[in-house]
Amino acid sequence: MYVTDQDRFINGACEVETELEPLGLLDELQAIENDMGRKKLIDKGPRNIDLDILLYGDEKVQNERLNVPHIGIPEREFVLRPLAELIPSKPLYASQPWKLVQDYLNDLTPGEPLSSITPLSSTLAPLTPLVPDRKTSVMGILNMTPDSFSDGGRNNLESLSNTVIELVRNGASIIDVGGQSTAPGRPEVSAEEEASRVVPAIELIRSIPETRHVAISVDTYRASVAEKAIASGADIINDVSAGALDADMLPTVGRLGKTICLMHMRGNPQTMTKLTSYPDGLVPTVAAELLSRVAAAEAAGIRRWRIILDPGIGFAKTGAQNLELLRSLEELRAWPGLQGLPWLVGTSRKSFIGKVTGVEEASQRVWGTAATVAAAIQGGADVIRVHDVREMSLVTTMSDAIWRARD
Ligand SMILES: Nc1ncnc2c1ncn2[C@@H]1O[C@H](COP(=O)(O)OP(=O)(O)OP(=O)(O)O)[C@@H](O)[C@H]1O
Ligand SMILES: Nc1nc2c(c(=O)[nH]1)N=C(CO)CN2
Ligand SMILES: [Mg+2]
Repeated sequence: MYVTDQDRFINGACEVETELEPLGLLDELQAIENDMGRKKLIDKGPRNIDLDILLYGDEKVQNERLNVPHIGIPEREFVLRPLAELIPSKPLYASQPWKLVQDYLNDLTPGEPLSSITPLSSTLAPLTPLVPDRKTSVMGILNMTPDSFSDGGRNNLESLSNTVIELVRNGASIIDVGGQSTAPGRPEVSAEEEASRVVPAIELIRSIPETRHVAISVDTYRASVAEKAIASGADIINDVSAGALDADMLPTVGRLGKTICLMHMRGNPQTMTKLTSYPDGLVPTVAAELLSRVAAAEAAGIRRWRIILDPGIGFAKTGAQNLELLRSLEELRAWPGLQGLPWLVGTSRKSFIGKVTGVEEASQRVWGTAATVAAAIQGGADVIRVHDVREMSLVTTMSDAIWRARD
C-alpha cells in the first residue's frame, strides 16, 4: 500500500505489557528505531524498521505526536490481519459487522495477497466487498434542501437531531447529507448556500452520542463544500459526477485522505436526461466510463481502497436502462479493472419505479423500492442508499439472509 515500488517486507503485531505512559512508550520505540539506524527518505517508503503503537489498552490518545488507536488501522489490511490474529475476541470498531471482518481475516491463509477493505470512517467496520457473508450497509438520506422531493427542509436543530437518531436506530450506519438536489432540472444553489446547509447537520451528528459513530457522507460535487464538510467531521464524499464537475474535487479528497463514491453519470443534472445513448452497450459503456473516473481519482491521489462505485441509477439513463443496470450488477462488479471495489446503489423512490408501478407520489414508492433493494443485494451491492430506512433495513436483513450466506 502507498509506496508500492519497494522491496517486500514483513509486518507483525505484538502485545506488550509496559509501565510506560503512551508518550513514554513512543519515545522508547523511536529510540529503538534510531538505534537500528532507521532512515526514512520517502514518506511511507522503505525503512529498515517501523514501530507503531496500534492500541494502548482501551485508552484514546490524541495529540500532535501520538494518535491512539493508530489512525491507519481501518484501511490497512497488513495491520488488521495480524491484529485480528492477536486479539480475535476484541471488536476494534463500534459496530457489529467488524466481528465479521475479524473472522474473515482470521480465516485467510497466511501469504494470500491482500484483499480489499474500504474504510468508511475510523469507528465503523470497513466494507469488505469480497467477503461472501458481509452485511449490506444502509445509507440513510438526510436532505437539507428546502426543495427536496422526500422530506422538505429542516431548519430546526431539535427535530433534525430526532431525525438522525431515528435513522440510526432504524438501521442506517451511514448518513448521506445533501445540501443541493441533483434530481433532473432542480435549481443550482451557490457553494456557500450548499455548505451552510450541510455543515450544521454534520456538526450535529458528530455531537450526538448515539450518532457519533456513524459514517457521514456528503452528497456534493463541489470541492469547496467537500472540504468544509470534511473539516466538520464528514468521512465520505458522495460525488454524483465522480469528480467531473469540479476539477478540484478529486485532488481535494486525495489530499484529505477520505473515501469517495464515484457515481456514473453524464453531463450535469440539467443535461443528463438527454444523454442516454449507449451504442456500444449499456454495461460495457458504464464500466468503461467508471474505469476512467477511477483512473482519474487514483491519478489525483485517492487511494484505490478509498473508492466506492455507483452505477448511477436515474442519471443519464432511461427507465429501461435503470432496470437493465439493476439486473447487471454482478457483471459490473466482475468487470476487468473494477473487481474488488465496493458498490453503492441508489434507487430509492426514483421515477423509474413510479413508471413501472404507476405510483406517482414519490413518498409512496416504498414497495417498488423494496424490490430494487432486494435486486441490488442479489447483484452484490455493498451499500444501499435509501429514504425509508426502517423498511429498507428489514428488506436488507432479509436479502442478506438469502444472498449473503457463506455457501
Ligand atoms: N500510534 C502511533 N504510533 C507511532 N507513531 C505515531 C502514532 N501516532 C502518531 N504518530 C506520529 O507519527 C509520526 C510519523 O511516524 P513514522 O515516521 O513512523 O511514519 P510511518 O510509520 O511511515 O507512518 P504510519 O505511522 O502512518 O505507518 C511519528 O513521529 C509519531 O509522532
Ligand atoms: N451515490 C449516489 N448519490 C446519489 C444518488 C445515487 O443514486 N447514488 N441519487 C441521487 C438522486 O436521488 C442523489 N445522490
Ligand atoms: Mg511509524
